[in-house]
Amino acid sequence: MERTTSRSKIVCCRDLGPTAMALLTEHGNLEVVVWTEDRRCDRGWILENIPGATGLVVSTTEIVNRELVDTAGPNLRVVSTTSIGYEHIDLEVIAARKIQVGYTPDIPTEAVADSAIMLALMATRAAGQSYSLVKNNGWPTLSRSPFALCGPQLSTTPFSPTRTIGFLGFGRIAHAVLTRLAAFGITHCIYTPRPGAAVQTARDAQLKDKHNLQEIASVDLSTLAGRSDVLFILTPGGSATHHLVNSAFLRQMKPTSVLVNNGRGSVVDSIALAQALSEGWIWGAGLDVVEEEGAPGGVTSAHPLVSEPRCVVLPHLGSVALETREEMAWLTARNVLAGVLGEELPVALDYSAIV
Ligand SMILES: O=CC(=O)O
Repeated sequence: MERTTSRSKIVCCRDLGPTAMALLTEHGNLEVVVWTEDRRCDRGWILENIPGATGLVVSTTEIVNRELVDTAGPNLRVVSTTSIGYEHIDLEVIAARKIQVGYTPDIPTEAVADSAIMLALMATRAAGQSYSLVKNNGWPTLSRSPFALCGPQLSTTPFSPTRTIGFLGFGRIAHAVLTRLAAFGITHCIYTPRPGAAVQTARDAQLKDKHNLQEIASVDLSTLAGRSDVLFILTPGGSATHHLVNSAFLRQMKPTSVLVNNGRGSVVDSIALAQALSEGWIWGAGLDVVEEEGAPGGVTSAHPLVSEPRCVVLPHLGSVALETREEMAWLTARNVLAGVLGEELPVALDYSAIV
């Protein structure tokens, strides 16, 4: 039977939770179709439900490309992603159809910064190895050597009074990480800016003052690799950053250094990092993202980084904190609703500057 309803349809590839979903379901004049299973949304399900939709809610695991937009048809006005990143959306296709994109760029800042500090501490202090040891009844067998399970210390000490922190990507989240690191007595901050970004002398002078740093400097990639005690990767993915951290980069790092990736997995060559860890080019790594995470089958215990004792791998949980996720869900719902109603989105991606 043909559909006779004139209600706009919103397809949600994520259940945004009771509060945010109520904004859509209680509107009264919308058909809301939701993927309710607690696993990644099935591509076949999206393609089956998207025809005729006006709004689409996705997260970073749903690829929004020509196939999907064409299958949706001419009604599609807005894609609302519950994420900071938008690499999963083909912006050229979206721009050609004048579809609006809503996203949640600012909300996860603090949660991701918390997670970066957690990973830095876990990786420096061998938390992954120690936790496995206890879980596997190894505590009684632990050597009481003063150096058993010892790792480099994040905070400065009177005998080791300097620490250099590197940032690959120096945006909002990096600044929030730096704020937290001030409490560890960090003394030097180096970073590589986005290609083409102007050096921000006044901002850097302010940060230096605020965090009591001896140095803050924009540097090239080799210097970043060679000087960082802890290197935080907080840059978007895509072709501009693909495998910036490769064998050549890792070989320049210090054997006591630690790498933390809360940006995108594609920035780091996994095979090169596994080799760097197993051969001791660097001390350890804390990863919230891995380049293979989107691959069929995902990342398993056989992955060379998961099996590396000095590597802590988490399944992309940077923004997974209750308060943050609720706020992201709320904004995602407001964005899709506004788009469907033909109103200005609360937080729209200005893709005119990108495509
Ligand atoms: O990676 C997470 C996001 O883009 O929000």
